[in-house]
Amino acid sequence: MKELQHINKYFYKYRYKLLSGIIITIIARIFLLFTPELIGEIVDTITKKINGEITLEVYKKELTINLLYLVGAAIVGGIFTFLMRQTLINVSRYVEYDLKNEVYQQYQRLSLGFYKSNRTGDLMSRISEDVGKVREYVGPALMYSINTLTLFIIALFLMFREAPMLTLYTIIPLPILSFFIYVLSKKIHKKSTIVQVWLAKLSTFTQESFSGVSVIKSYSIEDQINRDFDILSAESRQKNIDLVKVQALFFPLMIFLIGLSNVIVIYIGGLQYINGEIDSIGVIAKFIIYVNLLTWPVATVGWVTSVVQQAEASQKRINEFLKQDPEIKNKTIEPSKIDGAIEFKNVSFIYPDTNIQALKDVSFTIDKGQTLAILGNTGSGKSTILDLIGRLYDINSGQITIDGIEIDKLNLKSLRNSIGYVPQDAFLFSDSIKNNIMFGKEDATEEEVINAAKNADVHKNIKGFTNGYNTILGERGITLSGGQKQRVSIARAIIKEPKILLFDDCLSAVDTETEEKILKNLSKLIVGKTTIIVSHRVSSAKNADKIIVLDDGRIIQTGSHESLIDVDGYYKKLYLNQLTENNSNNL
Ligand SMILES: Nc1ncnc2c1ncn2[C@@H]1O[C@H](COP(=O)(O)OP(=O)(O)OP(=O)(O)O)[C@@H](O)[C@H]1O
Repeated sequence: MKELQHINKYFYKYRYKLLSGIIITIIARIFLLFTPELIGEIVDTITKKINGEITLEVYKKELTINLLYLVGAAIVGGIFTFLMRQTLINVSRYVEYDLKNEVYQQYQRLSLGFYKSNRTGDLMSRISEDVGKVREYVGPALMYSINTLTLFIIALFLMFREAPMLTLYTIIPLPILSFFIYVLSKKIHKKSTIVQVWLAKLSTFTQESFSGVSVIKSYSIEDQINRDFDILSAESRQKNIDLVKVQALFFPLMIFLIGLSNVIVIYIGGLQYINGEIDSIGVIAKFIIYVNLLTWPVATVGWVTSVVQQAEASQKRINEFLKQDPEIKNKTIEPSKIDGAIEFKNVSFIYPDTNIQALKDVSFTIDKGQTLAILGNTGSGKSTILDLIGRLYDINSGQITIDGIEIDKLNLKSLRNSIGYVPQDAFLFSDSIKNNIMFGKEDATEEEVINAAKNADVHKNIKGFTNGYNTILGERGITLSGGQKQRVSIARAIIKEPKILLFDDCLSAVDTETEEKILKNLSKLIVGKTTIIVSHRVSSAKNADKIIVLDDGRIIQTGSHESLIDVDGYYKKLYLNQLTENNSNNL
């Protein structure tokens, strides 16, 4: 229960709702317990009539009154049972909502490294299945526990008052039932976890085959995929059958033990009646109802124990994430003013998850408002430089400063707010194009959105869609071409009017003509803004104030376009290659 203590704050938050739920549950159970008493009375009335102890008149009157009481108690009990679920189960839904929000907010707080070291499926299951298991502890388990406790205390009191020995015999099978249900519930839980795992495998496989449908079709491997699916789904079916086998034992076991208790009541009760130890047959009728009323709550003791154990395990998994501190810490609450002069001093960086050294002793400066272009082979560390400026990771050695202040001393939010970042793989949300652009500036006007799109040279494309800027992107919407996506992503960054603009190879999917146009538009927009352009093309870099060339994490060349084409090296070679390529394309 140590891990579940985390939930206590929610119990406190909803204490009034919980308290009323508990009171309502107790009332509901009290009314339920009128039933055996009234049935006992009815049986006794019938016996008296058979024995000729009462007149027909009295018989009818007593029977009618008791039957009316029975209906009345059932109605009131029913209403309170409804209210019981409405309060306690509602509280569990509120707690589930709060806990989901807590976990989600924590996910948002955690750094990129956390996402690299945990699989998406795991993140999803902690926020859905694990939180769901904890909800069962808060709602149904609590409800059934109060239920059982109330029923047990009152019923046992009434039963002992009536016939103590018979009560003892009657309740003998109940702990056995509870124990078996506990063992069974644990087995069911184990098997359903396996079923869940296979279900997850099946859905991941299906999802991937839908996303990669074009690859599957173009390689014509539908049959192979069908076979793989068949194997997975057969295995999943088997796990389900294993589960059903165990589940199928649940009710027979309960029915057997209820039957056993009933036999004991009738046999021992009958003997006691013959011996005159109990006064009436009505007592036996009462006890049969009591046994039936008590069986389900007793069975739930086993079930509740297993639910609490599962909830404890789930909360442990949730707490593991909740206790994690973001690796990237904000060290100042005070907002920082950022102008955009950037300096790298002997920066080295090793990715913590792969131990790959992406940067080795990198030093450069960019003055406020200047443009820097970074070129280099693939994997040479270009994107890493941009990630470090956005403090997605902290460096291992050296120093990165912005406006002369070490980057980790700046307010993290101010730093990131002052950056407009266009990543290599433009990610767009399943939302309208307009909202995707406005993501960079929530309160942007329509005019600002259009201007940003015009500057990213994507306005004409958007206008060409039937729903224009309201066109929905993503799975159920239209699919943009690689170049269009890149340009919407550029519009999203420039609408923010940030002090620092980071373009990570974001013109790779557009033709050189469009590249030219966008660069021309950008040259006006980036005045006064510090800009870094990562590229494989000289055409994107040539107008930059400074160019650096990276190779295997080290800077191998620095200079302007003019100075670099004068010296033999990577840049000149790339320039000449691309010049020849362009000339041959123009032929
Ligand atoms: N998130 C990451 N976790 C671990 N290693 C990484 C990560 N990102 C990049 N790397 C590694 O760091 C090195 C530098 O990668 P980086 O993405 O900075 O190169 P790049 O020059 O931008 O390459 P490209 O031109 O292909 O985009 C590579 O060896 C890469 O495998």
